[in-house]
Amino acid sequence: MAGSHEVIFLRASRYITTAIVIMIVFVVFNTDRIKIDTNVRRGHADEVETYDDTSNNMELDIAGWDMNEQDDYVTIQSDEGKEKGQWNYDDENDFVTVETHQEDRRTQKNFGKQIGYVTVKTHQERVNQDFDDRKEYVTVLTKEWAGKNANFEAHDSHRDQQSDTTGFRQTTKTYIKELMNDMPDSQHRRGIDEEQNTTFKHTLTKTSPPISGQLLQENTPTGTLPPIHNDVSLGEKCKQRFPDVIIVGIAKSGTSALRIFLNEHPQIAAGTLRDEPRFFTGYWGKGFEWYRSVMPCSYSNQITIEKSPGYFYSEEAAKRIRNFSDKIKIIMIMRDPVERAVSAYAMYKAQGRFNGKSFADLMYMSKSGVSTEHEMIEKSLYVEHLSPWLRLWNRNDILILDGNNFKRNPYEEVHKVERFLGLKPYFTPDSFVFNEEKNKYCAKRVNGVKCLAFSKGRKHPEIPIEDITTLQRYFAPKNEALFNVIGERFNWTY
Ligand SMILES: Nc1ncnc2c1ncn2[C@@H]1O[C@H](COP(=O)(O)OS(=O)(=O)O)[C@@H](OP(=O)(O)O)[C@H]1O
Repeated sequence: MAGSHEVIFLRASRYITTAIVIMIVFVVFNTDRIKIDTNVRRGHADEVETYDDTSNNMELDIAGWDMNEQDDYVTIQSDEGKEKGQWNYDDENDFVTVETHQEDRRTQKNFGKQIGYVTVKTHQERVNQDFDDRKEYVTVLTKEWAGKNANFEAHDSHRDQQSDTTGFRQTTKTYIKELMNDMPDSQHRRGIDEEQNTTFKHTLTKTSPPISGQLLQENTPTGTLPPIHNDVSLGEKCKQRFPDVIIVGIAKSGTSALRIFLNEHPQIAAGTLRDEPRFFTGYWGKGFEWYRSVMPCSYSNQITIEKSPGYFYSEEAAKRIRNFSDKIKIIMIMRDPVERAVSAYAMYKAQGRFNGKSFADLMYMSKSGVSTEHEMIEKSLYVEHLSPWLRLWNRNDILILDGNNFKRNPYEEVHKVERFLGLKPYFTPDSFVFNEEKNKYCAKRVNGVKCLAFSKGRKHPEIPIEDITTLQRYFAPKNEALFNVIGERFNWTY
């Protein structure tokens, strides 16, 4: 009897072991997991990062999202409002993984259709996503989508109104543009603009915009301010207002970080609905009310700031701004022109532009000497582009910041802005913390830090030293001319 029990036991344990192995194999190989490779991109529409669509397991790079809490997660919802999956934050690797069920996956396929959209919700204590750019993308590439490159275009609906809140949830509508790269840009933008307004209005009635640095309770009455230290605007409803200050450039010099950092100041509303409204250049035809509609909701004790680095290069934009209001103050941030050129080159490379052309190819173009034919060099000609601004503005109404110093010591430069605008000093050296991993300064907040996304501060490619030296020689007299004109010197060394 004992023997037959043993046989039964052995057989049973063999079956159980086999079953366990099969289950493990099933779970490992059939995990119903879609990892979504996303890039929440900042900056220009054509700033394309590389995507990996070779794997069924893709990852969401949330660099810049600052989802610091273990229990942070993002859900994806379909347009019917059904939850499609949960993006669990993996603190270790700065990745979120999207896991969904088979059924959801099928539904997600429909997201690739023009009509679809998803809503990305964060459920963080401190909402702090970087959906604040004019154009940011979440690109989803999965095997199931059979090579389709569906780009989710996200825009900030109200991140800045909700930052630093406790208990708030952020909803950012995310549009999906199938094969968006092939889509004409104008078409692409039209859809977004319409929705953007809708979302914003919705947001204003549904949520209670806080003042930076304030902690709000979830039951704060709609549209009114909670009791705050700065009681000038107590009880006031926020409004979208035209800007008082414009950061007009210089591209690749730290304009995004400057805007994001300044937005931390309680007296500043810089959380524009587009990272770069570009109204006085590309969107002039949209009219002033459009311009106002992309401005942040602000209170009467706040200064509204927008940044559009393309303005710097446009004399027409300078004139339009001047005619629009002679009260607008101008901020420029300038980086060593050689470093700016390398930064632009690094961006082009990341975008896959210029078919692998080298830095020297763009620097010399068809000439033997340095050529300004390519914008990589041309956009570093500060003193030339500065003239219309100095002609149209009183020098005292233009603040020129040192982009190199801003990178090393953001406090010093933002403090200059506080002085320039006559604001109460809010920033201290401790307002910024250097993030070794991201290799850049981030703004400290009540509950964590605010860093820019990975496309800012990307690793620069190695440029042959002789090209750098040639460019430095080329720009040296131009820098001198610039310093003479602006009446201050910057210690620019590459
Ligand atoms: N704190 C902090 N965080 C992130 N980025 C910072 C910061 N300080 C300076 N910078 C530098 O800003 C550079 C990008 O400049 P812009 O934002 O003006 O670029 S853009 O014109 O809007 O594309 C970007 O240039 P690259 O390093 O060449 O990518 C950054 O170095």
